[in-house]
Formats: sequence, C-alpha cells, structure tokens
Amino acid sequence: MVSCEGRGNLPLPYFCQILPTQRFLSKGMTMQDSLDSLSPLLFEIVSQYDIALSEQQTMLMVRHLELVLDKNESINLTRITKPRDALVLHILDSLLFSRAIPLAEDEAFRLLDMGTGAGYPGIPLGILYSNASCDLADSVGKKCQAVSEFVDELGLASRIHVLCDRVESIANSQRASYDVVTARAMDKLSVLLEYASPLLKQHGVLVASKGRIQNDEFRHAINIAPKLGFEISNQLSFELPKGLGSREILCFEKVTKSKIHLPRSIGAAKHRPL
Ligand SMILES: C[S@@+](CC[C@H](N)C(=O)[O-])C[C@H]1O[C@@H](n2cnc3c(N)ncnc32)[C@H](O)[C@@H]1O
Repeated sequence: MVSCEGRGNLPLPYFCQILPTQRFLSKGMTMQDSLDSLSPLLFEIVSQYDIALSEQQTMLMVRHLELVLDKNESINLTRITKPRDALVLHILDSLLFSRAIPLAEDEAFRLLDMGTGAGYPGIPLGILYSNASCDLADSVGKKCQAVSEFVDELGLASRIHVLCDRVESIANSQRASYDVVTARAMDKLSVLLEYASPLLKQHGVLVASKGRIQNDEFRHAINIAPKLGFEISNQLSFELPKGLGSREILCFEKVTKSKIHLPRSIGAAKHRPL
C-alpha cells in the first residue's frame, strides 16, 4: 500500500512531493475511494491486461481522474461518476489503446488524441508513453480549458499540449505530423479515417476504440480505407472487468497518400460521408 506518511529522516516518495493535495477527496468520493485506495486497485486491474504501470504513473492517472470528477461538478465532462467504474471505463479503457500501438513505451513519437473531452485516452497514454509528445484536440473551449488545467496540475505541460480547434482545421497546420492518432467515442470509423488521414505521417497509425462495432460501420470503413491511404493493421477485442462491457480496438496504418484531397471543408466528413 502506498503511503505518504513521514518516514523518519527519509524523504517523502516523489509522488507525495508533486501531489500535495493527494489527501483531498472529490465530492461524492468516500475515504475508500481516495487516491491511496484507488491507485493499488488500478495497478491490479491493468496488470490483468498485461499493462505494467509504475507507482508514479498510477498515481498520476488516478489524480487526473480525481480532477475530472471534481471539475464534472461544474462542467459536463463525463457521465461516469463512480470512481471505481471510472478506473475501468476511463483509465483501463484508455490504456487498452497501447495494446495496438506498435511503439515501445520509451520511444519518442508524436500522438494526437482527436476529440479528447476530459483527456481520454490522451492523458493516460501521455503518462504511459514517457517520451511521447501528445497533442489533445477538442473543439469545445470549456473542455480545452479544463484539460489544460489538468495537464498543468499534473506537471505534464512540457510534453502534453491542448489544441482547441476542430481536427479538420488542425489538419491544415499539422499536416503529416503524427505517428499515432487516437479517438474514443468521437465519431463513426469512416469519419475518423477521413480526419486522421492528413494528420498522419506515412506508416503512422489511427487507433480507435469502439464498444461493439456494427457490421455496417465496419464494412463501410474497410471499403473507404484504401481511398484514404489506409489498410487495417490490427483488431483486438477485450472484455472489461465487472461486466462493464467489451471493446474493439481497431488500428489502421497509413500506407500511401489519400486519393482525395483532405481535409474537406469543416463538417463535410460527418455530414457528407464518403
Ligand atoms: C463523446 S466525447 C468523447 C470524449 C473522450 N474522447 C472520451 O472518450 O471520453 C467527443 C468529443 O469530441 C469532440 N469533437 C467532436 N468533433 C470534433 C472535431 N471535429 N474536432 C475536435 N473535437 C471534436 C467533442 O467536443 C467531444 O468533446
């Protein structure tokens, strides 16, 4: 069990020094759900999925969750408000992306999280990949402001940046810039492919997470992928613990240039699908 109590002359562990508010409980959290108890639980949950976290990474991810739940009292960031469910539905769910990202945890690369909302999956992935430079994109100002505050509070602002814009616009300023583009609960797979295509470097990957994917949505994405320069490179299925559902993680590699000029105008991918 992690402890931040004094230990004679020994210095406090690093995470106690950088997280002075770790005794704070978000509204609705019981003492049982404090950082002290959620961290070992998270460590245990993710290890069942072959994901290894350090003590510091675990603490940072739980602290992010605390900040999200606290901010959720004033702006709508998530419907998942039970901390123990959120460990699975936000943090584990985000970390499952790593199972399909074809890069080592200490590699330096650029990641863009499209439609990051409260920072999922971008912040847990930014914590896991300690040398990655991560851009978190969202078009809603209030969410961007909240996520910027989280990043600052977590001490990650040197590597994790918030881009408050639509991804179609970001594609003009950050063309072919990213090794990995992620998206969770953002849009249909075909729309995600269209958004990601101009943003990715050659051989970069789009990694998207879905609950149960409908056959129509999957077939349409597979049909248009070659037009957008992609081929499917990985597909993984997971059952979440506690009967909290299942996940499909789909990975598409950008193998060649798009055959159509991208990005199309704002809103076209969604409202005039290919
Ligand atoms: C349902 S939320 C999902 C948030 C987060 N990825 C998660 O899984 O918790 C979708 C988010 O995508 C953002 N979004 C939708 N379309 C976008 C676009 N074209 N560019 C940037 N952000 C977008 C919305 O503002 C919203 O925050």
